[in-house]
Amino acid sequence: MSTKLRAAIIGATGYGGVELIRLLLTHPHVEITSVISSSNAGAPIADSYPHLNQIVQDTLDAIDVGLIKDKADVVFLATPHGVAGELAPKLLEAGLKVVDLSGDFRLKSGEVYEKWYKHKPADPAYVAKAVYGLSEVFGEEVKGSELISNPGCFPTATLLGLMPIVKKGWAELGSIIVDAKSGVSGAGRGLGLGVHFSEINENFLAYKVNKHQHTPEIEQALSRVAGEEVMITFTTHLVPMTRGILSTIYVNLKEKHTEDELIKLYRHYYEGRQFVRIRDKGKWPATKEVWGSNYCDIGISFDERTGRLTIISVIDNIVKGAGGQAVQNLNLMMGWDEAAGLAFTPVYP
Ligand SMILES: NC(=O)C1=CN([C@@H]2O[C@H](COP(=O)(O)OP(=O)(O)OC[C@H]3O[C@@H](n4cnc5c(N)ncnc54)[C@H](OP(=O)(O)O)[C@@H]3O)[C@@H](O)[C@H]2O)C=CC1
Ligand SMILES: CC(=O)N[C@@H](CCC(=O)OP(=O)(O)O)C(=O)O
Repeated sequence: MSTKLRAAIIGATGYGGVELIRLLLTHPHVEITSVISSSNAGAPIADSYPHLNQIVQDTLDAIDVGLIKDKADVVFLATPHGVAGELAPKLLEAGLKVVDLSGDFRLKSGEVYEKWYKHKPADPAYVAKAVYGLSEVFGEEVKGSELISNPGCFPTATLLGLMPIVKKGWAELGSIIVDAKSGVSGAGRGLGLGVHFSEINENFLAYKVNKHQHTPEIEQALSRVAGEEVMITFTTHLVPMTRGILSTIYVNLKEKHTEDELIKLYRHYYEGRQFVRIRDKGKWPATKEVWGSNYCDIGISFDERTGRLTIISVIDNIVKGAGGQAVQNLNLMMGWDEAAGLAFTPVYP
């Protein structure tokens, strides 16, 4: 009998789900035992994704908590907002571990969740149990937990870029401005005018200005680390590419620091954390340099004229921003090497 941890993926036909399949297929300690669909149960997964033909033979299972309990030990929820809030408590009560990729357990206030997500909040008892899985920052809390709330893609890039300077107390907290750009896969596989080729190709646009659901998530994590309430200005843009997020962050510093000093601070903060790489002085990361990988690459520059720090942080939204960080969190949860199943080089060119 296999001694591997048995994993089920709900939402397996979506982009987050299919990335989890890719990553878990080569994970040394995990076996995929159920791929689940709410609308296509009984059909082969290869009908949705022909590239999985002869790799994943299973037909899709239905969402049936009793069946999932028999087949799996851990469940990944790669479903739209509002689904995990209802489903995760039932899975936990059945004795399963849960890693949720949606926003349902990220915000500790139900009122704030309802305001930004326009969905009914999950049961507060379960929200309280959920650990916010920004692996490099809250990884200690992830160890041994039962319910992981995986961060959003923009928050992952942005928070990893901001944490060292905020934790050190060098940032003017009221001055943070985040200008973030995402590839179109961030919107998921669903169809719509907003992701139509002729609308997106050769176009560049801002969206959800001052209304993006990741604003309170970023503020909540920064406030925890700063020990006081932090508010940010956050603007998202859509770029005509498939994968990748680049977050440009501006923050005023309380005092002047040399770039050598700042780079040393950043490298010290992420010491021993192999998925965050800080660039040398004057070097900026590009999305292609993390494409298909679990890395977050960060470059920083301090402008002595304005006293402002510019931080450039890049990730692959579906890997470090979703499935990759979810697997990293599973590794931490289980006490395995955090890089198990994730130690691969970005695809280039
Ligand atoms: N794409 C990205 O870069 C990121 C996504 N996320 C989050 O991960 C989650 C999944 O996103 P993504 O994969 O992009 O989205 P997709 O739209 O690509 O996939 C979501 C899947 O959820 C399933 N689904 C739809 N409705 C329901 C329902 N009522 N109950 C159960 N399952 C349902 C669908 O599959 P089926 O019909 O077969 O059940 C669908 O394939 C979302 O919450 C998203 O916000 C987080 C970070 C990054
Ligand atoms: C390009 C694009 O549309 N991106 C999505 C990000 C979705 C995501 O990854 O985050 P959640 O899990 O919080 O939805 C957006 O801006 O809403």
